[in-house]
Amino acid sequence: MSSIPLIDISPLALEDRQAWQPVIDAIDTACRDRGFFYVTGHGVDPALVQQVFDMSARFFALPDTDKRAIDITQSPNHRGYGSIGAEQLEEGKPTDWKETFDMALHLPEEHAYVERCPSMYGPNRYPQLEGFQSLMERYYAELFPVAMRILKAMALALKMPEDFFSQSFSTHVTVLRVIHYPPRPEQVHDNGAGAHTDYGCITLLRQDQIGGLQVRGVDGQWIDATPIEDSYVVNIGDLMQHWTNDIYRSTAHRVVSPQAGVHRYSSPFFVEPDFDTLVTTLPTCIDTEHPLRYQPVTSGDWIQSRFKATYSYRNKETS
Ligand SMILES: O=C(O)CCC(=O)C(=O)O
Ligand SMILES: [Fe+2]
Repeated sequence: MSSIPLIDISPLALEDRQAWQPVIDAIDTACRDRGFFYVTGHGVDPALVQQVFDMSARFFALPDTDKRAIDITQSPNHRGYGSIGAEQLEEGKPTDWKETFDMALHLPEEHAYVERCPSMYGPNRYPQLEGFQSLMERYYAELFPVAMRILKAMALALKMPEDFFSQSFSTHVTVLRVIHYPPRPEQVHDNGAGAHTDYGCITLLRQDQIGGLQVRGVDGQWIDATPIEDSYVVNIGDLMQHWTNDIYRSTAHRVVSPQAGVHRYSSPFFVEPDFDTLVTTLPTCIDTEHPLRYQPVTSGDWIQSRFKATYSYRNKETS
């Protein structure tokens, strides 16, 4: 039995702020203790999620050349298909045994944000697969308000105005990713995704029933984040840890590859604010017990520094 708490967030969809309070308290405790929790009552239709997973499996089953046509290493703004070997989340480990597809807000080339930060903003790249784009866009649009509700609860838990985090999401870089973990390579390693923390505010992760996600506890032990039907695993990212002076924990996690013959699919939603958001530690998180630990950093600088550490092709870029 996993010790990651499960929180029903359905009251956050109500107008009545008093109804929010038990949820705010439960999220606050989970963020301080472990930095990971499951949510139910999110309101996302399970049939839609199933369609996304089915579509994702169809995409990853396409011939390599079709997937490579939208290779992320050819995208100026980090969108499209990441083959096995594109990303290595843990230094000193073999490359992650997974393939990915990333999308975010689709902005035309002439948009002001694309001109200001072309390495994060711009067009999405979609495969030639009927219904793929519209389905992924629909899912992205459904999930985004759920993330904003959770961020509002966190802002209130931290004694900040409700919109404190969500106001930094006007032209954000929230990424929807789908992942395929093929069976582990025979006798070689079981490193589906190396140990890492996520980079942004929070991540909402949907996983199939195979299992393999593990979360590092304060004692350094890995515990299984066992799949729970119709739930998201929510975790804190680095920017939130920075904002909260380490009071909310950006917890390391990893994925163990499935056994021979088994394929695992998952879909993280990386909730990341506008690239020029200046993340300055909250005054409500600084006291004698918690002296200030961080200098301000912009969201874009932080996230791009992580991309450079984990995607070798990004190192070749000048900006
Ligand atoms: O696939 C999973 O369960 C987790 C993936 C993950 O941690 C990530 O992509 O950052
Ligand atoms: Fe992660």
